Amino acid sequence: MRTALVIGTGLIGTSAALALSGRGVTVHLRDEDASRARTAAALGAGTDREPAGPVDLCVVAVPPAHVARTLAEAQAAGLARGYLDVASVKGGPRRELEGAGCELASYIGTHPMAGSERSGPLAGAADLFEGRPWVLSPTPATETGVLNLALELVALCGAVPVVMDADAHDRAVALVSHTPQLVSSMVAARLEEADETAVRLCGQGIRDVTRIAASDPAMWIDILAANPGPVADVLAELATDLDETVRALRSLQAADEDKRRAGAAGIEAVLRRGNAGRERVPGKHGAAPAPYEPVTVLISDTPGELARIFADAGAAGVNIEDVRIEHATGQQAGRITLAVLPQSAPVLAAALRERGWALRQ
Ligand SMILES: NC(=O)c1ccc[n+]([C@@H]2O[C@H](COP(=O)([O-])OP(=O)(O)OC[C@H]3O[C@@H](n4cnc5c(N)ncnc54)[C@H](O)[C@@H]3O)[C@@H](O)[C@H]2O)c1
Ligand SMILES: O=C(O)C(=O)C[C@]1(C(=O)O)C=C[C@@H](O)C=C1
Repeated sequence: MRTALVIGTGLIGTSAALALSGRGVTVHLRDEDASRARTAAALGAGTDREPAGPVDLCVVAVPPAHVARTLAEAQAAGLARGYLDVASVKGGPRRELEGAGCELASYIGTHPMAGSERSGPLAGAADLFEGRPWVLSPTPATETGVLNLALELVALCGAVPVVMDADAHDRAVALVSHTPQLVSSMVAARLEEADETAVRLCGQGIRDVTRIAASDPAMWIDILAANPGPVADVLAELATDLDETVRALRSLQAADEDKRRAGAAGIEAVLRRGNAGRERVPGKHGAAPAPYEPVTVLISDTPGELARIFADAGAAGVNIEDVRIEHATGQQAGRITLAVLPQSAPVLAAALRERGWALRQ
């Protein structure tokens, strides 16, 4: 692939454009809000000038409800050899495209399983998709050349291609993405009217559970409107678990000891099922979850501190597999937890201690 046109230069479009530009592809950027395309260009994602002729691949990265119309217009203008979208739902946009009489041979539906609660070009990052699954849903009509262009895009973004039927994809993401978004929003919504003294106690647990509650509602209304049935099915199962958990908690309040014992067993069952489900969440690059070990360090909230600790880990020859930062309430300090391979943990701890870092349990 030598040339690409990205339509919709928000989080996903800009991230893909940054990855493609970084690997030598000439990328043209277009957005209905021209200032967003200019911002993406200023970030090094490509040029906001229109291409002189048809490009190799047109990437449509607009909200799901705009995908079919944007694709139909792009195809009618003959902008590219191949077209794909990156929307979080696949069945609905495909049916809309068919309904709009779009030409399906040059089209493939795709969905990168990476993102953020932030939107817009400034949230974009060239490495957003690295090691992440990227679903490809070709139709029987999709030309091999177009499938190959999509595979090339996925490879250039460092992602892992997963070929999947559009409706199977929508059922899967109802479970692993769309329901978690709603549950996160519902937990965060409990805080809206909560007493300030309670909110001040927010620790890492609620931060982990509610990060995606900061997502753009307009985008998520689009996504959920295109996948309501499968999401409602998963939520109904969750509602059963919720009912049982409420009953178990009420039993724990009972005077009768047998009832309390049954309540405790009910709570334990849901927690253990949670442990088992969590163990199935794949680790980095889709591998089995890795048993990383945490090295926790006190860090001051001042410029250059993160760069310094990463450089010290690098100098010790230790690869950081994951990072988490907890900010201390009302202090210019926090705790950074570096997840490393078990054999690297003592090496890293010793190296950081030697360089004056304050390690914590
Ligand atoms: N946010 C995520 O985590 C995530 C992850 C994977 C896939 N997606 C999918 O990627 C797509 C883009 O999402 P995003 O998070 O980058 O959103 P975003 O809000 O950051 O960016 C969307 C951009 O599209 C532009 N746009 C809207 N309608 C347009 C039109 N008709 N023509 C041209 N530009 C138009 C907007 O101005 C905006 O700049 C969506 O379909 C979404 O479902 C999102
Ligand atoms: O990491 C996040 O912020 C996301 O929620 C990203 C996430 C997801 O659910 O994994 C959200 C929606 C997308 O369609 C794909 C990815």
